[in-house]
Amino acid sequence: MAPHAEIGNGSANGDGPAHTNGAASSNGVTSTPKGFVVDSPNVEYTENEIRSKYTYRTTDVTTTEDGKVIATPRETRYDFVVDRKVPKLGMMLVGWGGNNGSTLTAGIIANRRGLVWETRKGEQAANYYGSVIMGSTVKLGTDTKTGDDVNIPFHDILPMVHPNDLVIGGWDISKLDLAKSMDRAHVLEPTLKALVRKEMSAMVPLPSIYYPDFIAANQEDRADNLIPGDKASWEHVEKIRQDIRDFKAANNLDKVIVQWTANTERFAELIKGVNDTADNLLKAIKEGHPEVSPSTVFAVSCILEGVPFINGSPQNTFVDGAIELAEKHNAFIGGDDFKSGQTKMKSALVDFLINAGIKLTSIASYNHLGNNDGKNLSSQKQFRSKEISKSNVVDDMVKANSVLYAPDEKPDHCVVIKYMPAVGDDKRALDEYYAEIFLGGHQTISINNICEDSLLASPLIIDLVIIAEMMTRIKVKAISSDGTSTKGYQAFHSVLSILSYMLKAPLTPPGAPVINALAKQRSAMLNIFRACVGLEPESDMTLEHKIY
Ligand SMILES: NC(=O)c1ccc[n+]([C@@H]2O[C@H](COP(=O)([O-])OP(=O)(O)OC[C@H]3O[C@@H](n4cnc5c(N)ncnc54)[C@H](O)[C@@H]3O)[C@@H](O)[C@H]2O)c1
Ligand SMILES: O=P([O-])([O-])O[C@@H]1[C@@H](O)[C@H](O)[C@@H](O)[C@H](O)[C@@H]1O
Repeated sequence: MAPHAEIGNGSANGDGPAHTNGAASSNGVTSTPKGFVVDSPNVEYTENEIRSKYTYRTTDVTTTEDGKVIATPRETRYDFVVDRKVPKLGMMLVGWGGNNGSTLTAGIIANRRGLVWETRKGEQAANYYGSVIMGSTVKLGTDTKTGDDVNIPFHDILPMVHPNDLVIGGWDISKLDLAKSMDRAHVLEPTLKALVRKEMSAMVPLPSIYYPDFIAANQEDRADNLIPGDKASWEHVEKIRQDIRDFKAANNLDKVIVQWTANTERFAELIKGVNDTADNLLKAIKEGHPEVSPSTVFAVSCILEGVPFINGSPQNTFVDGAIELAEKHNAFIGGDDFKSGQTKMKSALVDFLINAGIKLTSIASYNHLGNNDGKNLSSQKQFRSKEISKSNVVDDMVKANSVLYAPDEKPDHCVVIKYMPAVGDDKRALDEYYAEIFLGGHQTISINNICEDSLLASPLIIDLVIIAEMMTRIKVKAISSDGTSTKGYQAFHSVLSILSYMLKAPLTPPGAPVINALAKQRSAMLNIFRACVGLEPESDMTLEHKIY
């Protein structure tokens, strides 16, 4: 597989792209390096870094005692530095043998080798559709000659890892190799499976920890690949950390990122003295407290190993003690619960309705699915975790509109999930959105959304891992009005809320607001990356086309 194009060290004088992401094209030959140079006195390119001076413009709002609302523009200076060296990156999946893990692995192999396979509808080539990083574009600016928007692949905004280069490994409580896991998942075409079977049959998940009380009892029959012990222990932490070190060494990796795509667990009870602080959590693990979940043990292991950990499921992996531990160790964590189909649509549709001044009064969200995820969710405690993550996604949009909604007023919202084995991974999402419109009218929107769940979720895992890795190469320094910096360069906060676009229940730094509106999430991520190369947020004002 061709390596990436050497990262150029272009400069403002245009001697070539400043940073390239010459992706290894499907035939393995690195394509002509793509990329752009920012020509600005606030941006400097060196061999190893992109350095930018950025002015962050916000508006402070105050209310006087007599109720006058005052808006005051505020400018904050930040210096960003981006490490341009794209690392050799390992992605370790917890639940590697599941539908998402096996589907994702096959998809990356197919893309890396540029595979084309026969389907009933003709030839199908590998692609990364559904990945916001690999499948979407962003506006860079305006062509000075034509006045047209110039759009570039999202992946090109910063020197990111290419998914074709990911080295994949992971754990599963099931011992099936990845080829057999792929068969068990019933997601991919037999013709594609045949092309990747040999490579995938050589991939075998590492044994994992299994605490039966946290997932549905119906999962027991696949639990045949276990690290001994049915509750938290320090040996489990040490084993997981050693697994990560061994994987990194065996593959000569620069970095590893761990992503939870294992079963949804029940919520862990938040207990003072057990999981409320970092020290108590570490103590609880050492004492084998039964309320510490496998996902929290994985999170703690990764934090201590300095490896970003992302939770793709809805359970409360990041108990307060885990968040505090991540902050103490300056380790990155992110979550929760991939936002793949029904909820992604909901977060876009609710944003549109409410911002159009239409008063959404009821959301009925029903779905059924027949994969193992659905089987696990057929157990009430595990469903409850998912119900919570699927229900809270409209809160920020409702709360932001005091014209339509009184304080604490919300639309009716129900979430139903049923396990129907016959439909397999092809989840059915049936939604009804009911809203009040002008003069007592109503609008009813009914949606029948058939989501191939694992084919929608797998690209999100790529986005989560690539963006989390990118964040490990970005440092920022706040500059005071007198030009000094009290803290110097530092990483973003341990809780990577920048990942929210891919997640149903975005984890944010303690006290920070949760944003679920899909468009806001995407623009936040994009504009942070634009700031890293000294570019203003894209305002879409296009004054150049309105003022002549
Ligand atoms: N569209 C989607 O597929 C989607 C969207 C959002 C969230 N999710 C979540 O992603 C997760 C995976 O979804 P899936 O469809 O791949 O499910 P799956 O049941 O096919 O795969 C989960 C895998 O995790 C393994 N596992 C369970 N406990 C484990 C442990 N302690 N350690 C290691 N492995 C363990 C299981 O053996 C199984 O192979 C689920 O929690 C699901 O709710 C999926
Ligand atoms: O499509 P979406 O709303 O993102 O969420 C999905 C649910 O509809 C489905 O019931 C569940 O099994 C999946 O794990 C996923 O969470």
